[in-house]
Amino acid sequence: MTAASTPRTLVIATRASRLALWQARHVQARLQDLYPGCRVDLLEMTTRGDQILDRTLSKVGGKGLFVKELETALLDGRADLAVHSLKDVPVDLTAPFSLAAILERADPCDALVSNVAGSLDELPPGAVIGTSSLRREAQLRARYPHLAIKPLRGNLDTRLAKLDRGDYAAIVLAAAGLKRLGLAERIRAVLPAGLSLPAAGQGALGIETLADRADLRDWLAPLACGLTTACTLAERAVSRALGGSCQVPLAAHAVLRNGRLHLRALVAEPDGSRILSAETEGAPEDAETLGGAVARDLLAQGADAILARLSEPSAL
Ligand SMILES: NCc1[nH]cc(CCC(=O)O)c1CC(=O)O
Repeated sequence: MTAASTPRTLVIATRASRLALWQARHVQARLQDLYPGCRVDLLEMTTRGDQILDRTLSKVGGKGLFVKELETALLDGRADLAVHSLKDVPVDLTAPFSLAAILERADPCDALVSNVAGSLDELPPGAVIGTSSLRREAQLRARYPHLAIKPLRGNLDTRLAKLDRGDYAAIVLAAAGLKRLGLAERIRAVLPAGLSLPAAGQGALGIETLADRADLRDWLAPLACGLTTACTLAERAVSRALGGSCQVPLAAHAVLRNGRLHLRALVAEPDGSRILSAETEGAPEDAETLGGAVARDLLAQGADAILARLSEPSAL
C-alpha cells in the first residue's frame, strides 16, 4: 500500500434487515475508526431472498438470493463493498467478485429459543420445532426423533414473533444473529457443535468487493481476522468440494486449538436417518487442503449418493 493511499469515501451495500444493518454499521464504524477522514455511507437494498417469504429457500434457488442485488450495486459502482453474513456468501464466488476480508467470528453455534423449555431434552413428544435449515433439521431429527420439525422463514424478528404467538414450542437460530441484535437473553441453550454442527462460515462476516479493486483490498486488510479466515477457508472448502448450498444438509466447522486447525464436517439425510461425518486436523496454512480432505472422506462414505438425490428436481 502506498503511504498516500487512504479512502475518501466508501459506500457499503447492505440488505435492509435489522441484522444486515447491524453488520453493515459495524463495518462502517470500524472503517470510520481506521480512516477518520473518510466518509462511509450505507446503501440499503432489498434482495429477492428478503421478498420471498412463503417458500423455503431450498426451493427457490439457494443462497445467492441474498447476494445478487448487492453485487449489481458493486458492478454499477453505486457501492464499493458489500457486507454479508459469510454463511450466505456462495462458496463458488469468482471474478469479477472476491471476498476482500473475513472478520473476526462471533459465536458460531446454533441456539435454542423457547418460551416453554430450557433445553431440547425437556420437550415432550410431538413438540413443534421451527427451522428451515436442512442442516439443523437433519441433526435434530437424528437426536430427537420424537420432535416435529416445521418450516420457519423470515428475518430474525419475524421468526421470534412466530414463536411468541405460539406457532412453535421452540425454534433454532444462529446464536451470533441473536447476540448482535441484543437478543442474547432469549437464548435458552446454545447447542454445542457436537449436537448441531454449524454451517460453514456461521457467525463470521465477509466483505465482498470487485476482484480488481486492489485499493479496497489494501484498505480492508486491517479488518480481517487471520484465525477466522483460516477456519472459514477450511469450512468453505468442504462445501465447495461437495457442491454445497443451503439445499443440502451440510455442516462444516473448524476451530483452532494449540495452533492446530481442527475441522469437522457432516452430510446428512434430511430425515436424520443417516449422518456421515469426517474430521481432520492440520496447520492453519493448509486450511483449504484440510477442507478438501474432509470432503473426500465424506464422498468415500457415500455423501455423493445423498447429495445426488437431493439435487434431483423431484427432491424439492
Ligand atoms: N440463514 C440466514 C442467516 N444468515 C446469517 C445468520 C445469522 C448470523 C451468522 O450466522 O453470522 C442467519 C440467521 C440464522 O441462521 O439464524
